[in-house]
Amino acid sequence: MHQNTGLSAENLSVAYGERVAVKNISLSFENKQVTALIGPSGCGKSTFLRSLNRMNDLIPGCKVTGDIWIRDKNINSPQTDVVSLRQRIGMVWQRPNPFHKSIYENIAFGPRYHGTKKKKDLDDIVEQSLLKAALWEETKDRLHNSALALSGGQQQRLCIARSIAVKPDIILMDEPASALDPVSTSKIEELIAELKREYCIVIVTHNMHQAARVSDKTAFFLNGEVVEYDATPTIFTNPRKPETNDYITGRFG
Ligand SMILES: Nc1ncnc2c1ncn2[C@@H]1O[C@H](COP(=O)(O)OP(=O)(O)OP(=O)(O)O)[C@@H](O)[C@H]1O
Repeated sequence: MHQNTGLSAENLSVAYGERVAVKNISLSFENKQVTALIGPSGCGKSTFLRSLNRMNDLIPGCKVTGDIWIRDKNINSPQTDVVSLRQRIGMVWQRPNPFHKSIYENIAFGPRYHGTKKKKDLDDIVEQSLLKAALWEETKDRLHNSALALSGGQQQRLCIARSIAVKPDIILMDEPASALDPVSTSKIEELIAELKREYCIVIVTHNMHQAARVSDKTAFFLNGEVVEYDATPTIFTNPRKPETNDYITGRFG
């Protein structure tokens, strides 16, 4: 595995019962880069993304084969401690899903669970995470109010703050702005640009303008396979495969 690779899938396949949704995909994701996964509905992007932090383990009948490497460790093995794995690989979902708790508790929950007990330490983590998620100014005077009173865009930034509070190396995002208005969407995009200084980010998006704006590399998925994976400007201006060209020019999908 290359030194700068944050996460790498090798021959990854995922089946729901008899139906194979992801077919033998090998992809590597770099640290301090954003990689976008694009492709038509049902082509396996979310299934692939969810496999990377073992979320598909929770779906009955779902079978994931192949390797997922973080440094020299294959995390798709039964020995992997899935709880600590999900601390290293955070996930942000399509719909903001804050806990029914205060803003403070949403963020303190993970670090406390993983062993941080002192109030001062938790206070620092809450502040730092909200600062990094560009939400501190809006929330610093109401940390103990319910997270559900925040707007949708603020809730999504809170979910990002919650995921970075446990100090992950990698953040997976499944259409993180698709439920948000344009202003909130651009805030999330700015935040992604900021976060990539520190993290390896993989984002599924339906919005090709968004993929072009936020990502360094793009993988085009079709029917459970990766058709093309390259630098984002190449994918959007000079793709090698006709299927990629047809998709990005809006001929299907
Ligand atoms: N929990 C599940 N059980 C059974 N089949 C599933 C499940 N989740 C997804 N699938 C199937 O796997 C295939 C890939 O779906 P997936 O959601 O990964 O695609 P996607 O590219 O992310 O689509 P979209 O962009 O619409 O979210 C689809 O045929 C879908 O019906």
